[in-house]
Amino acid sequence: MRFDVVTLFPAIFDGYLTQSLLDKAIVRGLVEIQRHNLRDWAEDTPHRKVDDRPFGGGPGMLLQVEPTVTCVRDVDAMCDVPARKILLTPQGRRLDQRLAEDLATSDRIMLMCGRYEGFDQRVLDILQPEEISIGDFVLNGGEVAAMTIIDAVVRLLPGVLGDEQSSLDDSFSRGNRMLEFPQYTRPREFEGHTVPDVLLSGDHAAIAKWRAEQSRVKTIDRRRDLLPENSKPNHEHPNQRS
Ligand SMILES: Nc1ccc2ncsc2c1
Repeated sequence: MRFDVVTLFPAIFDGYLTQSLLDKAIVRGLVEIQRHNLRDWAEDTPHRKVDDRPFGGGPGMLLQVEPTVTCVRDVDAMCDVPARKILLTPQGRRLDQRLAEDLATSDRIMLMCGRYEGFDQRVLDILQPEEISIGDFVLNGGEVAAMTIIDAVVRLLPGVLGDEQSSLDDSFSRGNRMLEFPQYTRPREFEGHTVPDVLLSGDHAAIAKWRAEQSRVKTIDRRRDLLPENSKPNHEHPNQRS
């Protein structure tokens, strides 16, 4: 899979791209990540300006339509495989595991990271990107969201996780919608805190039963919305591909 990230701050990704799982996946050719600085498409040199004040007034600045559309079209044309265009925005469809699994089926994804007050609306009208949000809070830009998507998707790609790290048992994988049971490792006792006896029993059936019960209790306590009887369909965002 190839990711193309359009951003004003490509350096933000430096440390992230060298973290072990992603670095190994890149070295093994399982994933490719290319960064593109939107300022390289600025008309106004030497200031490399790509933002301007909103018509009609209001706070902040908007990313202008011309450099953004030109950049996206040029980046798309850099590779024969057309990119699935995704614009990171708080107004987007909420990212969840189901959407991550769908994204992992794509051969190429372009992640458009906004800054300031976002993009001129004509960027969305012309390019028709899918819009994805990672949650209801205030961020300074889309780069953190882009890393979140890359992280959630890359680990789903065949060959990235070894068997021992299988993502199949994760709390939210493959439709599994229960919170993780408590986990313990050595030492058996620390400051008077011990490991539940059942985990030391070697009785795999009893361990599985205990873990299932712990997951159920924790999910009821913290995330009732995840329980099958409470789950609502994650309605797709109007411009979300089916
Ligand atoms: N502020 C904010 C919140 C969520 C989100 N998701 C993608 S970009 C973004 C920005």
